[in-house]
Amino acid sequence: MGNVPTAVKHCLSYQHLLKEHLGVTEGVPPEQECQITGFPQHIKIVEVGPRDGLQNEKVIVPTGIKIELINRLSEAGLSVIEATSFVSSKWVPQMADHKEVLQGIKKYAGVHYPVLTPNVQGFHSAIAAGATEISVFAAASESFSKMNINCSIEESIVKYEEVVRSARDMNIPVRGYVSCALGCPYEGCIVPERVTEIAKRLYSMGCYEISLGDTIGIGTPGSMKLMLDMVMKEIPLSSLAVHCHDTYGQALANILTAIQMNIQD
Ligand SMILES: CC(C)(COP(=O)([O-])OP(=O)([O-])OC[C@H]1O[C@@H](n2cnc3c(N)ncnc32)[C@H](O)[C@@H]1OP(=O)([O-])[O-])[C@@H](O)C(=O)NCCC(=O)NCCSC(=O)C[C@@](C)(O)CC(=O)[O-]
Repeated sequence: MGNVPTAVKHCLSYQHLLKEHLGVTEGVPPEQECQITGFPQHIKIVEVGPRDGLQNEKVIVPTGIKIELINRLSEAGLSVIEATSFVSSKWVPQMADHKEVLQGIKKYAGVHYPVLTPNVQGFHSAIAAGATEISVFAAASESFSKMNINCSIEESIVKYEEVVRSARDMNIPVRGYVSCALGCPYEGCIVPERVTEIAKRLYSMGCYEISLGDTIGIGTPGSMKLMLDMVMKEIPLSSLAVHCHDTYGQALANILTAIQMNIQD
């Protein structure tokens, strides 16, 4: 399990499970011991709290607090922190201070601070504010795309192609999200084929990594596995990530499933 912290290894140990949770104190013969193997050596955590965590908060968080949060996350050792989003403040008032936040944070060596951009306008504002990495966000659900960014999936792909082209000209890496990868608040079930198709479009336009989002946290280990099985046939494992919301307490189980399938982000 390589770099997996000791505490996590401990929790994953079958012996520990038997002892602590089932009250079985006698040793398990080595031949019956369940070995958990095959975990990746390294896991990258993309911390999205300052953007995804705050964007729906009704009370506007003061800019200074956001800056302090990001600085403390950097000091805690995270290597990628999604700092803010360059979206319309009419749509997401909480992110209206994107420029001040991006310019106010300490940029720690070795830490990346990507920002979300929904279109070329957002891209140019982000670059002017000093962004060195961006993310675009498409959806696998037509209704979600309309509600979130006011355009169809196809229209969003056209906009993102323009963003990625501009980014490539400036050597700015672009990460791509696929929202509703395990279900949509408006349409319910989203088939893995649809997720795969949108992921492929983002990957082939030049996104270096595709983050598959369980936007409303309705995924389960079973649906995560089905979806990943299909997407992994089309996109290299090393370019895939998952983004799991914990709405129904399933995020850790879903992330563990992804890790067992060798997803490292
Ligand atoms: C995409 C738009 C802008 C379309 O919004 P629109 O109203 O269709 O935009 P428009 O192009 O018609 O322009 C209307 C006005 O917006 C302005 N505008 C246009 N673009 C920008 C921009 N980039 N920054 C600032 N302002 C902008 C533009 O200048 C104009 O201003 P006006 O002339 O009326 O004064 C809007 O729908 C929007 O900002 N949506 C963002 C929604 C959002 O941030 N959602 C949350 C993030 S996605 C997410 O959380 C999922 C994810 C990533 O976490 C993964 C997962 O969980 O699955």
